[in-house]
Amino acid sequence: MSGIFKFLSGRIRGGGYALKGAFLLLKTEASIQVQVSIALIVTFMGFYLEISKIDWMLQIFAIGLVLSIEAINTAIEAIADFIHPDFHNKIGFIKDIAAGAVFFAAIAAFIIGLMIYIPYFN
Ligand SMILES: Nc1ncnc2c1ncn2[C@@H]1O[C@H](COP(=O)(O)OP(=O)(O)OP(=O)(O)O)[C@@H](O)[C@H]1O
Repeated sequence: MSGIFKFLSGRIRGGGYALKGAFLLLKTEASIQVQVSIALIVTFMGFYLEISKIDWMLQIFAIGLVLSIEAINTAIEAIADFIHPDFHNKIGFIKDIAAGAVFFAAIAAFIIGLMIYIPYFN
């Protein structure tokens, strides 16, 4: 019984740290703030234009994908700055490829957005 209690309290504590991380990202990261603003705009558009269930699923997935990868990119940048605060080509390379991951997710989300909303404006 105490094993289950320990397991559950550990998971709840882990969830608390994750929530704290999400708030920290929102409070400190300009790129996350911009992406959340875009997410709110498309969510409003989704309700206004009454998009289908499949479109909602794709839109929510795209939003989650971009925010998650941006968060991981932010963590990679923070680790890079922590382990090597000075200029170094390898740090530049690491940051560039982490930013490249955000680019792939953002392009995919943009295309999903076009495919959902272009039909409503034709
Ligand atoms: N220490 C460094 N050594 C070499 N190049 C770096 C270094 N720091 C940053 N760069 C270069 O500058 C780019 C931007 O880095 P930076 O850490 O400012 O990220 P950013 O995209 O501006 O992120 P954010 O706006 O979220 O802080 C990197 O992709 C990299 O090319």
